[in-house]
Amino acid sequence: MLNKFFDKFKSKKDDEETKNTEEDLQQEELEISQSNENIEISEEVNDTEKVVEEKNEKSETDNEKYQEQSEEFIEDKEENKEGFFEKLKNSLLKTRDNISNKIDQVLANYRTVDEELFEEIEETLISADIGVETTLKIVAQLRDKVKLNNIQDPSEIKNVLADILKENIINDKIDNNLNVGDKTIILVVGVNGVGKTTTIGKLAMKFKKDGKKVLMVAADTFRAAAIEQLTEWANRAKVDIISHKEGSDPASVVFDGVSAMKSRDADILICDTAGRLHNKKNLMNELNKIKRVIEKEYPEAKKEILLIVDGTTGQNAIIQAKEFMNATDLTGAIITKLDGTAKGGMIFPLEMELGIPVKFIGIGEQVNDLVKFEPEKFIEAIIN
Ligand SMILES: Nc1nc2c(ncn2[C@@H]2O[C@H](COP(=O)(O)OP(=O)(O)OP(=O)(O)O)[C@@H](O)[C@H]2O)c(=O)[nH]1
Repeated sequence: MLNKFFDKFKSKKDDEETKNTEEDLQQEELEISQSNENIEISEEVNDTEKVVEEKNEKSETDNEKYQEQSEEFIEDKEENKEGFFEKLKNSLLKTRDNISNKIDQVLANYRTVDEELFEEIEETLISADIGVETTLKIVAQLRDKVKLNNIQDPSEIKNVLADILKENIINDKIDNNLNVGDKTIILVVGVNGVGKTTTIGKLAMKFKKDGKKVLMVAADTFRAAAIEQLTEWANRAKVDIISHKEGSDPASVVFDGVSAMKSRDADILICDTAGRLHNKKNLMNELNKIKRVIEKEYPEAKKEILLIVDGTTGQNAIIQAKEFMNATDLTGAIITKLDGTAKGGMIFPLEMELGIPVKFIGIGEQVNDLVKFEPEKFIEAIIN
């Protein structure tokens, strides 16, 4: 019965390009719902799980290590706030060097504030991955503020610039908080290799630490490895995972996930998805179908669609964000790998040009290296 179900959806997937009308999607959802009445929720029947079981012994030490780390989410503890800021600052050293130190070098060459100075600041910000459009906006505001306050001394410029950066990303239009309520479904999107799986694992541990019951859904069914890796993180975080075999319909895994969320009374459902940008239409259809299933099956749950981007890719991450914005309604982004890059300036165009709020940043490979994005602290860490 199960095989028949998967075969049916596999052949449907091949036809996906030509079947994207409203009626088709409704019909597909109906079929998912009918078929699911006849199958068990996936953990017991999943081939991938067997592979993972064999690997469990090997990863047991890893799991213990991650468990220990999850005990100390240092940013949560009041007494560690200062230590946390130091850690953030150290993680962002390369970006800080690229922005703060370079601005210092520019300012040191000027005795008065003139147009040439503004142009050099412009070049510095563009080369620090802040992007042309965002940089032009920031420097225009800088010119205005300097003129308005009759600032003549170049050494005052850096503080004014820091204030402008803060004003642009700390405002009512950008909500950097995750919309987590009693029942929350988080759809995680992004291309391969950006740190999606690791981030989902870190998030799951974080929520668990907050006392939430978490459930994962392996809806990146495109590659067996993606299902395996997520299962490994679910084991580490000691949370349940719903998965089907490779090649099955992502929306049907999500359907099972939502059903399990209800029956097991889970608080947060985190769904991994495949991010194949080479076929935008397929990606859009797949994400829309998943969204419809969630909306239909659990309309009252809070929803987040989080884009994961790799901070080390700078402006490429902005291009990816635009593509995903066209494919779905993103509610926020998580920037990974900011610890190893000088390109952290890309956070500004992401928020200022694209209006995508950054909710968390990844500053390392360890479990507690996913930190809530606090714009003020971030700006202080990269420029002061
Ligand atoms: N330094 C650093 N490494 C990170 C961070 N987040 C993830 N990584 C590493 O990035 C690599 C890729 O992470 P994955 O989670 O496997 O990425 P993915 O997007 O799921 O990749 P695929 O499974 O290939 O699609 C791993 O080696 C992670 O440890 C981070 O914030 N900082």
